[in-house]
Amino acid sequence: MGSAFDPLVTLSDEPAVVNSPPSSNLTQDELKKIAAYRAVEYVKSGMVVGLGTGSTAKHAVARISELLREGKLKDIIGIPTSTTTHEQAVSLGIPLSDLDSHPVVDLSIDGADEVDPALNLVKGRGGSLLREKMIEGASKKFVVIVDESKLVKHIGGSGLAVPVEVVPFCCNFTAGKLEELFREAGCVAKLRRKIGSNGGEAAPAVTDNGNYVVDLYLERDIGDLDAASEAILKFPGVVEHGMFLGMATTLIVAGKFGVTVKDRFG
Ligand SMILES: O=C[C@H](O)[C@H](O)[C@H](O)COP(=O)(O)O
Repeated sequence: MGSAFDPLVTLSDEPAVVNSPPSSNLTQDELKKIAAYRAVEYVKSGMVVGLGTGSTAKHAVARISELLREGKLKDIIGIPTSTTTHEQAVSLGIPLSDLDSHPVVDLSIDGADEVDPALNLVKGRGGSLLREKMIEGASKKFVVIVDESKLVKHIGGSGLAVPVEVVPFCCNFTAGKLEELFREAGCVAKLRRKIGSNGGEAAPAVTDNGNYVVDLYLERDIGDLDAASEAILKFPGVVEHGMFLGMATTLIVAGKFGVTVKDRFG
């Protein structure tokens, strides 16, 4: 567990705080699975559940389907946060809906790329952020699941990308504006491109919503996160950014010293 976090925290509701036995021999994927399984303990029959995206969240989706098959969960409605998760959930037989039909989500479970001690997140390095933010923002409870490598003191200052979803129209213009905005933090803005092209310049990566992603690489942290968020969203070409501020209600971290649960309101 990173030093920025308290080793033991208090939860405001079920399940009880647990510090599991050390798990130093586990792989990163096994740690992700442990965090995901712990989060699924919050899912109760009859709930509308936001299904997250990525290599951690996919374990939670698989676990929910397993419990449905075993009859330990009933009447779950899943709201997938990406086309990839939609496909996984369909293949596993989880009943699905969307925010139009279910505007209030009881609980969402999702991974993150970075988490700070106040439970602010960076998300979207895997290409999903807009649907995640819509669905997780509509959730009464949002449980974030990570292995300990995702813990940082300040989000956006790790030298890794803060993704911003932008409209394709004049995306280089928008990228330039974003770079200028965070010049003092040593920002370099790069249009994300598809991996695996055969020579030449790869085509831009396209999100589920038909947009592009500009990744902001920051040498130094950007200071006031709310001010940064507001400034990014002011550009007309910006659709949304990957900083999820004040949204997570609970964090579950699996690491070599066990599992820690931290509640933002605890
Ligand atoms: O774009 C992807 C999503 O925001 C993911 O939730 C995030 O990147 C974490 O993914 P993973 O669990 O694979 O590290």
